Amino acid sequence: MATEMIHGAFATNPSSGSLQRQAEKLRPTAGFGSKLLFQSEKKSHRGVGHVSLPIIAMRSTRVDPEVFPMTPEDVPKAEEQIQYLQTIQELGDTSVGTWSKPTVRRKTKIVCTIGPSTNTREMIWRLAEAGMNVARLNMSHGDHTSHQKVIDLVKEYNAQAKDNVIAIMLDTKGPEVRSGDLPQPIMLTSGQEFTFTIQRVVGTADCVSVNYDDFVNDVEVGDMLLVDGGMMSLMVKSKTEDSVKCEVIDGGELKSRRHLNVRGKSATLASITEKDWDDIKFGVDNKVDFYAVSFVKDAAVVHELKDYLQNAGADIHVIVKIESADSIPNLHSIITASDGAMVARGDLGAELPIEEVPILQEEIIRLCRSMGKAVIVATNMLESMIVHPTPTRAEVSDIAIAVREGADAVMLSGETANGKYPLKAVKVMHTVSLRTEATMVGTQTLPNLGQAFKKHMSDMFAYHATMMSNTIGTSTVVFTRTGFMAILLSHYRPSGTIFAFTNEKRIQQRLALYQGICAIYLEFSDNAEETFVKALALLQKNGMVKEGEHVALVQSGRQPIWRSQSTHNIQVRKVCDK
Ligand SMILES: Nc1ncnc2c1ncn2[C@@H]1O[C@H](COP(=O)(O)OP(=O)(O)OP(=O)(O)O)[C@@H](O)[C@H]1O
Ligand SMILES: CC(=O)C(=O)O
Repeated sequence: MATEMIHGAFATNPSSGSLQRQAEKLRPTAGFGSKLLFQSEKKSHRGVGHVSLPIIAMRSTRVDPEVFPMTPEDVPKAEEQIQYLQTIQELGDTSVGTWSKPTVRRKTKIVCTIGPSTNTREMIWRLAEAGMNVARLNMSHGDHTSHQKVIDLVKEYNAQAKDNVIAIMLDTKGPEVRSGDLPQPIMLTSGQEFTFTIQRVVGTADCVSVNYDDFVNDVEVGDMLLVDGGMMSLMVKSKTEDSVKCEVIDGGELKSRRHLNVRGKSATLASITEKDWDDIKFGVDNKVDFYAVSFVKDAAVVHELKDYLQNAGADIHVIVKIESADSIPNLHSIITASDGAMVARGDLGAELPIEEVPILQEEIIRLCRSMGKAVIVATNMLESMIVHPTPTRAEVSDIAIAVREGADAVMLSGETANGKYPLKAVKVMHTVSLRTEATMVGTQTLPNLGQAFKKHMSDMFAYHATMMSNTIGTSTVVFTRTGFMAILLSHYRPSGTIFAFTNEKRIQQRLALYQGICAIYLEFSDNAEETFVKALALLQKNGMVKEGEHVALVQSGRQPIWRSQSTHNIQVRKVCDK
């Protein structure tokens, strides 16, 4: 039965043209509906009938999630504070719980780094309401006690949230090389001589320590050192056993513990340091959802971490940060070994010429998408909003490009960690993503997507469910215990939302990273039909689908629920009041 439906959907797939033209093509006719759908159950409460809501009509109903009004520095006024506290109290009532506003939602997810500006209960709640999907903990800063507090707050938020739960990503410090402490910032001027030493000394006006003993061996005369991601640069002139003498090329203000990179080279340190293993264990104990592993250079380190996690019985996904020069020749094997990648443009643009960054960004996104892996674009996305309440036009374009290129998520770092306008930054990212996505109806599926999965019948069903839901302008509904089928569908980037029902809270949280997925926790009953009806009723009750609207319901994946292993299907159902 399902196969018949698939053929119909495929034959009428709209592939190009403006929204208006596409809407014209999709305008319902009785013939279209009955030709397309094999099983016309006009009377059934779960009836499959006419396609009545083309994509354009659904899109016009989209509503942005409400963002609390803010003063220029994100500090709420007194009356807003009272109103907000009341909201928090209501939210604290777990019998009510938070459902997102009735909306066909933003697809590109937002990762927010939590730091001094946002590590309170109030700010975590506000970030979540403004659109945060993933909370990132940067292990280069803070300690386990402060990170524990944030994890507990996110878990507290999740316990009362329904469809907008927040995933937790632990970002390892990795073998980063940093300058040492300075009593106060110093000015470096072009032409001046400056020394880096591996001796543990407090810095002076012309010398600072480096936290990495092999620094002297790794650099050579003529190398270009970049400080703070390239804010300052110095040329290596000579070296001794324990120090490197440089000439300042581009000067600036040097503060304590700044990043040091050597142009074109990666440090010879192991990708996972002792501190990282300690932090990874902390992540296992706290059941975080993702590790973002810094400075990965080859696939071996990913295998090592995955083996460790398997032995520890931890189901945590591994996102590799592509930021070191050495990782580039190994991109394919590194990404194959991982669950996803982050384009970590800060260090990437320091180890490699900066003009390579946009080219690599596009390539990494393409590679991840063709291999069915998650991909995050990070760093400097709204950098100016760390101190200004509005973004530059270039920053807005940068977000739009990442969305168009098909990133699963875009990331905020200092903007939310220690910036003055964390909520406004999230709001801007949300609005720009949503606006850009609205121009991307009928996005072409990458031609080679599917190569990685072609042995699975579920891949074919993900492809055809996407074609079908795009053709008739519906959301997709899927039931998943492991997240596999929801993630597979996400990689095909259907135009409508993927409502992924899962009976595993952990999976619901993990799915928060993936493009287009709205994951909802639901206890599955033994009876498939009973569960489907419950799921559709829940969507309708919460304004996520309307009465009379159709949804494409997919039953496929690696581990069958209700169906037999060999039977996969796609159905189109009409949402009806009983
Ligand atoms: N958990 C934390 N505790 C304290 N400060 C933090 C924390 N997380 C981030 N920050 C602050 O926010 C800034 C921006 O966060 P980000 O994650 O971009 O750090 P980073 O990539 O290490 O960059 P930087 O080179 O500025 O340290 C950090 O430099 C740090 O000052
Ligand atoms: C995110 C990060 O680590 C970078 O951009 O370098």
